[in-house]
Amino acid sequence: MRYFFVHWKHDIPEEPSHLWYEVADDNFQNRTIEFYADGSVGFAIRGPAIDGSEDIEVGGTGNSTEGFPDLAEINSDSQFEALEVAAVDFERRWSEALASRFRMTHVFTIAIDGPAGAGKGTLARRLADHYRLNLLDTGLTYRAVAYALLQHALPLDNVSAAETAARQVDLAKLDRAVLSAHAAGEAASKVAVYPTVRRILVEKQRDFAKTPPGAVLDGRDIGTVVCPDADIKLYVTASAEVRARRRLAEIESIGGTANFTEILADIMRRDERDMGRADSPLKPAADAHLLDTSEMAIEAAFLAAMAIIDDVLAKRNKA
Ligand SMILES: Nc1ncnc2c1ncn2[C@@H]1O[C@H](COP(=O)(O)OP(=O)(O)OP(=O)(O)O)[C@@H](O)[C@H]1O
Ligand SMILES: Nc1ccn([C@H]2C[C@H](O)[C@@H](COP(=O)(O)O)O2)c(=O)n1
Repeated sequence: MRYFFVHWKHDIPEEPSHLWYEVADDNFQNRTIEFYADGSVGFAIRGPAIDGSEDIEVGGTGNSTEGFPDLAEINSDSQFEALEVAAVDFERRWSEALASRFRMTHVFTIAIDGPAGAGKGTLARRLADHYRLNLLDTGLTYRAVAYALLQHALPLDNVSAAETAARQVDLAKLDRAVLSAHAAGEAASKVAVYPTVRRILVEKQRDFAKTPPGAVLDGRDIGTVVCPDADIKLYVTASAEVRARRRLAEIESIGGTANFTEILADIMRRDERDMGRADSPLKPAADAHLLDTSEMAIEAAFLAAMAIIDDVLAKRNKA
């Protein structure tokens, strides 16, 4: 495959201005993306790229039935500026186009679940930015409840105080810097076992997810309880040792010191509590895509998630 970008310089609103092409070895267009000045987008896939044998043409875009011209030939016309680009640049644009079309008609939800330190938050931030969606780290809501109890020196098993704190959680005011303390995470995992506390927080999380254009939510029960109808469900995991090593690196990167064995023990204890509780335990939804990042760098995990999401979006846009 080869990839090309063409800038068509004109003032015609009905025509696209930025065009991206994936050209197969037979020199015919395999995929085409067309971006318009008003922000709209169309795309085409030569069949049977996804499933079925017909071409997919969305938003008035089609693949040309003629071979792709030479760059020199395109550039000989001064209203065009064409260049060969890397596959990764095309894929990013492709992904953006699919999501943009989907968001025009649906509130788009990406649910990310997984154990502590698996990289859910890191991935959620990248995906929300890429697909232009709102972002909610639901762990912060449980942390906010735990933090309120700790601040008032209340025991973590005071369920009615935890319910009151849960009602007071304001999603717009979650302070990551304060709530990311290790003690808040450990305590959050304890208050998260109470069904009444969960119901109050889940209601707020669902309202957040429903707000257009949609959201990426990460937590423990997003795909199973909070958003069971999410468009995409990812279960992000990594071995406990890898997660502990990442946590240690994170602490050391800001000048702190910690003990690997203690971090590992913490992580395993948290896994046991989050996976073993009776209400909404951490587990992959039946229709979740598993992403084990133990051997994946952050960028690789993002690209793998993007490939999963784009495959689903291409099929949904087609339907
Ligand atoms: N694929 C990866 N490769 C290497 N490091 C990673 C990867 N993903 C995340 N990290 C790092 O691991 C640490 C934990 O990541 P992150 O906070 O995203 O995990 P999390 O699953 O959201 O954790 P928690 O549930 O406790 O909030 C961070 O320092 C992050 O930079
Ligand atoms: N959807 C969620 C999110 C979080 N929790 C609980 C369990 C976690 O151990 C704790 C802290 O989460 P983190 O910030 O580490 O992601 O909160 C939950 O039960 N459900």
